[in-house]
Amino acid sequence: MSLLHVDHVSHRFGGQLALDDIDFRIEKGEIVGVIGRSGAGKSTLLRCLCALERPQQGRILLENADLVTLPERELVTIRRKIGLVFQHFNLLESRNVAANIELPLQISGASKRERTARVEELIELVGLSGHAARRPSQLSGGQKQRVGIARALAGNPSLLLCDEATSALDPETTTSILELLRNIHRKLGLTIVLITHEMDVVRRFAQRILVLDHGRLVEDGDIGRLMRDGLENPHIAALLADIRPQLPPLWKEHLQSNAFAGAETLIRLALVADNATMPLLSILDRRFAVEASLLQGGVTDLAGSPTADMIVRLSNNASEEVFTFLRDVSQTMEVIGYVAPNR
Ligand SMILES: Nc1ncnc2c1ncn2[C@@H]1O[C@H](COP(=O)(O)OP(=O)(O)OP(=O)(O)O)[C@@H](O)[C@H]1O
Repeated sequence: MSLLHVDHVSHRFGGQLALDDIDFRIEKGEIVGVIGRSGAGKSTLLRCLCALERPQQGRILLENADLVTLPERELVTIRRKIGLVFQHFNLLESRNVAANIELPLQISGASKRERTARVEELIELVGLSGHAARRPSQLSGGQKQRVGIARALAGNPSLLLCDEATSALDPETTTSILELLRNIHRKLGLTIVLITHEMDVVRRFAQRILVLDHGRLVEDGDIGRLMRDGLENPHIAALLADIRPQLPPLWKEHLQSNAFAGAETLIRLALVADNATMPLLSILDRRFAVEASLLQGGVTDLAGSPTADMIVRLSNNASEEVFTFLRDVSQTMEVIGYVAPNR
C-alpha cells in the first residue's frame, strides 16, 4: 500500500481546469519535489492533499483513507497525519517558540507532560536549543522556518508537506533549511513532499520530481535521470531556464538576430551524460579550425551528474559541418544571435 495515492484527480474552477487527471503514488520515506510554473496547479494540488479542497473527480488516498469522500469530522483526524510547512511560517506572535510548537499538541489534547517533553525534543531536533522563550519577531527567517518545521512535526505526521518552504529565504538560509529537512528525513524516515517553483531547490533536495504544467502531470521520475536528460527535455529545460547561464549584458547590446557578412555566431548548448566532460573548445579548434570561446557557463552538477551548460562564441569560419557536429553532441544547441568579429 502506498502512503499516498492521488488517483486520477481533476479539479475545475469555473471554466478553468486547475488539475487535469493527476495520477501518482508516493511511497513511505520518499522525498518528492513537485514543481511547476505559476498557474501550473501546485497550490490547488496542495489544498487537495491536505483536504482543504475536494477535487471534483478522482480519489486521494492517504494510508488508504480517501480524503475526497471522508466526512468532515473524520478529516480532522486524517489532517493530523499531514504536517504542513508554510512559505511565510504562519507563527503566532502572541506565543513564544515553545508555545508555537506546542499548539497542535494542545489542539489534539495531549497532556501537559507529553507536550513539554515533545516540545523539548523538537526544539533540539530543529537546532533551536536556547531559543524556546523567544517570540517569532526576535528570530531570523531561517529560525522562524525551523519553528514552522518543528510545529509541523509535533503530531508525528506520516507526511510532511512543504509549501514553498524556502521561497522567502536567502540562498544560505535555504541551504541550511534543506540540510535540516534532509537530517530529519534521515533520522525519522519521514516522507517529504516539497511543492515549489524553484528548480534549484528541487534538484538539490528531492529524489524524485513531479512536474506540473497547465494542471497536467507532465513528468514523474527519478531526479537523477530527469536532470541528466534535463536540458534535453522540454519540460525540465523550461524550469531550469532561471539557473542556466545568461548572456552578459555587454554582449546583449551588440547582438543581432540575423547573420551578416563576417558575423561570429553565439550559441547556447548543454552537454549531458558522457558528453558533459568532452573538451569541446579544443575539438572545435583541432577538427574544424574554428576558434571558440566560452562567454558564460561551464560544468555544473545536476543531481550528482556533471552537465555542461554554456554560451560559446564561434569564429566566422564556422561552417554548416560545425553546426551539424554541435547538434549531434547537444540536442539543445541553439543559436542565440550574431556579433561583429573582435567584440
Ligand atoms: N479559487 C480559484 N478560483 C478560480 N481559479 C483558480 C482558483 N485557484 C486557482 N485557480 C486557477 O487554477 C489554476 C491553477 O492555480 P494554482 O494556484 O493551483 O497554481 P500554482 O501552480 O500554485 O501557481 P502559483 O505558483 O502562482 O501559486 C490557475 O489557472 C488559477 O488561475
